[in-house]
Amino acid sequence: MEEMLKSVEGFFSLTWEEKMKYASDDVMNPVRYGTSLNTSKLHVLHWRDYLRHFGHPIESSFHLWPSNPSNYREVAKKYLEDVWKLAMKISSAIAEGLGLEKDYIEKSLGEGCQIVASNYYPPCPEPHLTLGLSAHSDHGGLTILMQNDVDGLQVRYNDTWIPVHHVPGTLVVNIGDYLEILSNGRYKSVEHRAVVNEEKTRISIAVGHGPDLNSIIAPACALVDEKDEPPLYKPIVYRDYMRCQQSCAVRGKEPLGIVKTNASSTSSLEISYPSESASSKISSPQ
Ligand SMILES: O=C(O)CCC(=O)C(=O)O
Ligand SMILES: [Fe+2]
Repeated sequence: MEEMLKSVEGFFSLTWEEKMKYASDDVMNPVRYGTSLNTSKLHVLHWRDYLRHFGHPIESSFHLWPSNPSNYREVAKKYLEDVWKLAMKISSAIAEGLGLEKDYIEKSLGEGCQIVASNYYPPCPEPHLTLGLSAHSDHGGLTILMQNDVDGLQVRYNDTWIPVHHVPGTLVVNIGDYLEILSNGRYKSVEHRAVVNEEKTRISIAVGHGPDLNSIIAPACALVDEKDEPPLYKPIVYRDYMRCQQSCAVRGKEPLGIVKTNASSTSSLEISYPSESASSKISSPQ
């Protein structure tokens, strides 16, 4: 964990030019550096830099990961492999708790899609005027979050933001939208945000775990009963959901509204998204 944090810190300490080699406006790019700290763009900005890239399956993007710091690829590979295993362990306990086969969630992921988002929040002279990252839920199943020893994560409980104080040596596990959909609402994705402070740089490394991008995500058949437990979410291609969620200016849990059925509360949000995934396959093992 320490090595991963150090290596990520090393990446953010690189020159602007070096980091900008990984910049991209395409939210689906396999590696993507972004900054709100030195940019001319006129949209809502966060007080953070970030580096996002795909993890598992590692072979498909490993060669595109940052080559600087020189140990980044090896350290990140080991960390992401370990985190994937941990996510599968927790998923199997969740599956059992839902009354499904232990390996139901793991199987539902197919080859799976792991995404790491490393966030760098420098000290902010006026922290009450901005946010490090505004309210959202994650699109995947489980997000496993590591952070340095600076607080900043908050989760929403009813209408209150509750700080999640960092406990050294621990990871935070958040539920994302994919698990809310798969469990037909028995699990709720957690709405969260990050605040910044005046004194210390905060680093967080969030690793999300979802299904293949071309999978169709939907409630597990065993958890749906047309009469008593109607499906609360419509099927959608995971890639389309992710793209829509990532591009959505409206934050919070609004993106989930696009897949809610009439059986669940409706949302005012309307987003049109292109379906690019003609050859999709159902992600739920039947
Ligand atoms: O910095 C944090 O604690 C939260 C990061 C996060 O929510 C994300 O990257 O999705
Ligand atoms: Fe998040």
